[in-house]
Parts: sequence; structure tokens; C-alpha cells
Amino acid sequence: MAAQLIDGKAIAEQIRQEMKAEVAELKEKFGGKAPGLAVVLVGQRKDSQTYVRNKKKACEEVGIVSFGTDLDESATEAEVLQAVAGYNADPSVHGILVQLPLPPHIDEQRVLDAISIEKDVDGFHPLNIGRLAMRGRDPLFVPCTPKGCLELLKRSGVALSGKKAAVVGRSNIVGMPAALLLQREDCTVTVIHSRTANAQRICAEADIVIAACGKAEMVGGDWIKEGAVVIDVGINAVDDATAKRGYRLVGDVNFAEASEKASQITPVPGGVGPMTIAMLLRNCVDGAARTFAAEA
Ligand SMILES: NC(=O)C1=CN([C@@H]2O[C@H](COP(=O)(O)OP(=O)(O)OC[C@H]3O[C@@H](n4cnc5c(N)ncnc54)[C@H](OP(=O)(O)O)[C@@H]3O)[C@@H](O)[C@H]2O)C=CC1
Ligand SMILES: Nc1nc(=O)c2c([nH]1)NC[C@@H]1CN(c3ccc(C(=O)N[C@@H](CCC(=O)O)C(=O)O)cc3)C=[N+]21
Ligand SMILES: [Mg+2]
Repeated sequence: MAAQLIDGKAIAEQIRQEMKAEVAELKEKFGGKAPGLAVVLVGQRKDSQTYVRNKKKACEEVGIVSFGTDLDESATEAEVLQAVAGYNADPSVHGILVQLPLPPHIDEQRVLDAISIEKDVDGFHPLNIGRLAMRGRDPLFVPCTPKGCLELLKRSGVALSGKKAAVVGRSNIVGMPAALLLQREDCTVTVIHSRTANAQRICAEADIVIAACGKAEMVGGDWIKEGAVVIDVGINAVDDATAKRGYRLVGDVNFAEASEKASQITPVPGGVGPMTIAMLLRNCVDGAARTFAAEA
């Protein structure tokens, strides 16, 4: 039986429409003040430029003012820190995102730690992650990609409490926070990583699978339990001379195989990617609303 498609692109579009109305209300209530998002981009990576462009477009659609600093690949760490400090101090900026990865000569941790926790819309600050991990505590911001995965599950009517979930990958920005979020929803979570023995067999026991291992189509049909819900975070470019851009995107899940087993599944592209951007805007609007209320 073929799985039902979870249409991330359509759901993200709907969320942007909801936020558009909220931003208009905020403006009304707080004397015309609008949420502001600043994006710092270092270097000329094609994929990073694409995401940053998509973020700016989405901001405009929703009514968020976007700010940007584009630095050369050769920029120093001090220059990046200076851009962050400027946005930390700027009252019209409510969210700051430093696009990753940074060039190797720049210390990513030092830059991320410099972002004011009140403006950490990526949710990567250790204080936000720490609170996410603790019972009875709440972070100011939840990382956008895992938050997008959970939003897809909720809006697709997937019950989470008491379910077995498997997360393939344990990175700070996707796998680990995704596992924490599922656990907060009362799933019983197994985290699978590169040293996990019998990864396929363990994954095949899960009712819910979030795949974020960065390996094209690694999660095959035999990793998926009949009827499981599959969220594919992976974005992998594979060369394809017949494709418009010379490559096409595939996920970390073998879609053709997994969709024969799953009850619901996200596509790549058009799944988690658009939700990541929608959740970034969500965090930005929430941060601005908190700040406006505190100022009023
Ligand atoms: N849609 C979106 O918005 C986003 C998509 N992505 C995509 O999601 C994927 C994951 O990204 P990210 O978390 O940054 O990647 P990382 O490379 O940082 O992490 C990959 C994780 O997968 C694990 N892993 C690698 N190989 C295997 C294996 N053979 N078996 C089991 N686990 C394995 C690694 O284990 P170990 O810890 O042991 O090394 C690691 O924990 C990528 O495809 C990326 O492009 C990322 C961000 C946003
Ligand atoms: N500080 C920081 N925060 C991030 O959130 C962050 C980052 N750095 N670095 C890179 C990753 C990756 N990421 C994506 C965002 C959108 C799509 C997206 O919109 N994807 C479209 C396709 C895009 C295309 O066609 O190339 C889709 O899946 O349908 C993908 C990936 C955010 N990341
Ligand atoms: Mg680095």
C-alpha cells in the first residue's frame, strides 16, 4: 500500500499565511513595529545562497523586515563577531541567523555563543538547548528543522504519546534536538548514529522515523515498519544531467522503497525544507512579540 504524502510545501504555505495575519495584528497593537530578521552569510556556497534567498522571500511575504550581511569567504572571525554584535544591539532586529557552515578558519561555537539568547531564532545557543533537554523548563527558541518535523507530525494528525520513535542522526542542529522534542511529546526515543549496531533492525521497530544522517537514500524500505510515519530531513544533491540545475535533490530515505511501507511520508524536496524556513519565521515573530510586550 502506498503511503500518504505529507506535503511540507503546502503546510509551510499555510503557516506563512497564518503568520501574515499575526504580524499585521502585532503592527496594529504596537504602533507599527514589525518583527525583524537578520541573516549573516559568509562566503559564496551555492546552497547557502539559495536558502538565504528563500528566507528573505518568505520574510517579505509574512511582513517581517529582513536585514542581511554578506561577507567574503576570507572574512575574519572578528568581522563576523562584529556583524553579530551590531544586530545584538539593534532594536529593530528580533532574530539573528548565522548561516552554517562557516568557513573553516572561523570558530563556529564562538560565533553562535555571541548571539544574544533573546535573538537566537535558530535555537542553537547552549542555554536554549539545555532548557530543551530539561523537564519543566522551556527554551526561548526551539531549533527550526526539528520544530518543523514535529509541526508536520502534528498537522498530519499523528499521535505521539507512548509511540516508539527512531531518530537517525545525533547532530546538534537536527538529530539531538529532534530526539529531545519527541521525548517531550512522550515518545520513547532511540537515537541511531554512525556507531550504532543493527541500526536497520532498531529503526524497523519504530512507529515514527526521523531520518537526518546526511547519507543519500541510506534508510531503505527494510528500515521501515509497516504503517510507520517517516520524516525525511535529508537534503543531498546527486548529479543529474537531465535536471534543470544539473543535479536533483534526494533525501536520507529511499523514498520509492519506504513509501511502500509507511502510512505517511515526507518528500524531498517539498517536505521538511520549507518547514525549516516557516519555523524560522515563527521563532522570529514569537521573539518580536515577546520583546514588544516587554517594551510596552
Ligand atoms: N531540511 C532541512 O531544513 C535541513 C536539512 N539538513 C539535512 O539533514 C541531514 C543531516 O544534517 P546534519 O544533522 O547537519 O548532518 P551531520 O553530518 O552533522 O550529522 C549526521 C548524523 O548522522 C549520523 N550518521 C552518519 N552516517 C550514519 C550511518 N551510516 N548510520 C547511522 N547514522 C549515521 C552521524 O553519526 P555520528 O554522530 O556518529 O557521526 C551524525 O550524528 C543532511 O542531509 C542535511 O543536508 C540539515 C539541516 C536542515
Ligand atoms: N544557521 C543555520 N540555520 C539553518 O537552519 C540552516 C543552516 N544554518 N545551514 C544549512 C541548513 C540547511 N537548511 C535548509 C533550509 C531550507 C531548505 C529548503 O527550503 N529546501 C527545499 C529545496 C531547496 C532547493 O531547491 O535547493 C525543499 O526541501 O523543498 C533546505 C535546507 C537550513 N539550514
Ligand atoms: Mg568551522
